[in-house]
This record gives sequence, structure tokens and C-alpha cells, in this order.
Amino acid sequence: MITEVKQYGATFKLDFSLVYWNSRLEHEHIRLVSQFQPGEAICDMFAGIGPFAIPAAQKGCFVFANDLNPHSIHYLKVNAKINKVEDNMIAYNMDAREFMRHLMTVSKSELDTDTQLTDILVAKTNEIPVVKGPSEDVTEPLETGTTYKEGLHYSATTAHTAAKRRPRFSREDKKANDDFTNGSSQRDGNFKKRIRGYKFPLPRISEHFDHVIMNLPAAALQFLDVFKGLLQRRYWKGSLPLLHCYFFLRSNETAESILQEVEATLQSKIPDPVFHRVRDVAPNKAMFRLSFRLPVESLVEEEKVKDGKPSESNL
Ligand SMILES: C[S@@+](CC[C@H](N)C(=O)[O-])C[C@H]1O[C@@H](n2cnc3c(N)ncnc32)[C@H](O)[C@@H]1O
Repeated sequence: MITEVKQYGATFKLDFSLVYWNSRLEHEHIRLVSQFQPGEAICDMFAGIGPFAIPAAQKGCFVFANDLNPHSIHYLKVNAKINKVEDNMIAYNMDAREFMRHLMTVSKSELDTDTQLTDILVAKTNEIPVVKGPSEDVTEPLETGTTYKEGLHYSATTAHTAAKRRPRFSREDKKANDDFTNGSSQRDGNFKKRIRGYKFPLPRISEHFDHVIMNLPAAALQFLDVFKGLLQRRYWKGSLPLLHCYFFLRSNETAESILQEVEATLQSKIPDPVFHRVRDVAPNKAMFRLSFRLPVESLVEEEKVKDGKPSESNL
């Protein structure tokens, strides 16, 4: 059933039977976005149809929004258009771990020569790791076993700077992204020929982003391992990103036990963690957000990174 809902001035079109939507998260969506500043670069690993991503883009942030469910990405793009924020957002249809690794894939020669233009590189893989297990807050991907949609590789100007400049991608740029992410013509040879060698200024996301949103409460904590050794010390500029990780707290768990789990995953102390109770979902279960800055120990030395992934010895 296709319907339209409004949240704090943004309009969202969606099909309830195909995508995740929970109007009880409205306050949390706006509460988190209120912490973002115009010009900041945001990575939304589990973006759904965009209830964080679209208000953030409306605020003047540049958003890299990802979801494994192709229907979510379809409506995310529809909603970006309805709310006129297409120029501030790029949509990806990948597993969240792959998405983060993909964003960090640095073309060293481009960075070393400090070029302002870059080729679009095509990321391909044949398997979709699927988050399994029942949860009232998880929309299971509908098309399991298909191939990833191809994504884009960004490595020209920083997302931070680019967002401040409010880049206006040309219609052709946007068409390239649309073709990549909507899956319609990406396998088409003419299309590949058309975009190969195509150049335009893009955010250098591998050098800096400000916030990461992880709203998959049933499993987001398990995705934190992707940040161990993800960012390269040599290329990273400015402060480390703030991670906003949602989770369910059960009666046999405490904030301390969750923090211990996070610290064990990242193998370092988390300074100044902030816990926020989002809502109660059952008598013995509440949804929380843990916000914290990625610890400096998670940075990796350049030579230990191969193809955007940390080597075994660095983990
Ligand atoms: C709880 S919903 C959150 C959606 C939106 N951010 C919100 O606040 O309403 C979680 C989303 O994660 C997506 N998802 C599930 N597993 C995923 C994975 N492995 N990688 C990326 N997205 C995934 C689902 O399709 C769903 O849209």
C-alpha cells in the first residue's frame, strides 16, 4: 500500500508492505538530526526511506545513504526528489559493512596528486550478506541472493568541503548515479561505455565524515567491527566521526555491559559515551542510542590497508 507521511516538514512516500517505517521514531529522527551542522558529511548505514537522511540533507549536510533493501532505496530516491535534496545525497544499495568499506576505498594516486576530478569506479560483488533473525524493527531484505547494485567511488574534494560549497551535480551526473543505484541499466554495455572515464568533482569521503547513523537496533552493535582499522591515519583529516548506534537493551543487560561489548569490538576504551533511551518496545526491552566518537586507536596505518580492507595483522 503506497502512502505519504509527513515528519517535521519533510514528506515521505512509501509502500508499507515493502519498506520499514515507524512513526514512533519521529522524535528521535529529528533529535539526532538537530545535532548535525550544515556542511557536515553524514553516512547513514541503514537509511531506509530516509527519515534521518532527508532532514539532514534539508539542513545542508551531505548524506551518503545506504540500505540493503532495493525498495527502500527506490523510495529514498523518490523522497529525495519530493523534498528537493537530490543534490545533497547519494544513495547506495549494499550491505552496510560493504558500504562503509566501499566509501573508504582510497585511490592513492588520486589523493597523492590531489586531483579535483575522478573517474567513477564500479564496485561489484556477487553476494549479499543478509542480516538474519526476526525483529520487529528490522525489514528483511526482499531480494536475497541477488547481486549488489553498483555503487560509486568518491575521491575528489572532501564531503565536508563539497557540502559547504553546496555542489550542484549536473543532470548527467545524477543520471549516472540513478543508473547505478536503480539497477535498470547498470549492466548495459553502452551505459558502462558512456560513464567510463566520465569525470566530475566528488566529495573525498575517505578523508573525512562527521557522523555515522546506525539504526538497525537488532544488529547494529555487531556491525561496529567494520570501524576497526577502517580509517587510514595518513589520509584522515580533522576530528574522528561520531557514531550513533541503536540497540535494544533487555532486562538482563546494562549500559555498562553494552559499553564493554563495544569496547571489546573496537579493542579500545570509548571516551564519553552518551546513552539515550529512545522508547520502550516491550516490558523488558527498550530501544537506546549510544553516541560516541570513534576512538583514535581504530585508525589504521596506511601500509596495513589493502583494497580498502584492514589486513588480518591489524585487527
Ligand atoms: C530499523 S530500519 C531503519 C530505517 C530508517 N533509518 C529509520 O530510522 O526508520 C533498518 C533498515 O536497515 C536495512 N537493513 C537490514 N539489514 C541491512 C544490511 N545488512 N545492510 C544495510 N541495510 C540493512 C533494512 O532494510 C531497513 O531499512
